[in-house]
Amino acid sequence: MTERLSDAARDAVLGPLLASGWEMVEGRDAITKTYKFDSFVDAFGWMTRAALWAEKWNHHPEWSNVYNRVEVVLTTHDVDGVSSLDAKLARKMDTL
Ligand SMILES: C[C@H](O)[C@H](O)[C@H]1CNC2=NC(N)=NC(=O)C2=N1
Repeated sequence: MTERLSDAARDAVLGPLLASGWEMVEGRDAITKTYKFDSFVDAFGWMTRAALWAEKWNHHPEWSNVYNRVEVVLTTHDVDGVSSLDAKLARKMDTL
């Protein structure tokens, strides 16, 4: 069962992400990052790879793409907040 990250877990789980370009979204329990690529094809290729992981893990981003930028928001709708699944997908996105 997925749960919202506890206060105790947040430092350990979110700390490294917040140090690598992820930010908390103002006014909701979610994390966000904007990726910038060299081209639309690079951006969309990255989205395609990320989408396959999201589908594999049944955990899906809120995101939008304009040309070479992809704005990502991760939160867990089932628990109305950030869970370990968001951190897992964020870490994967950073490696793709
Ligand atoms: C029914 C389905 O398994 C759920 O709605 C899944 C799908 N993908 C999801 N993605 C995200 N980000 N949060 C969820 O709570 C979620 N739930």
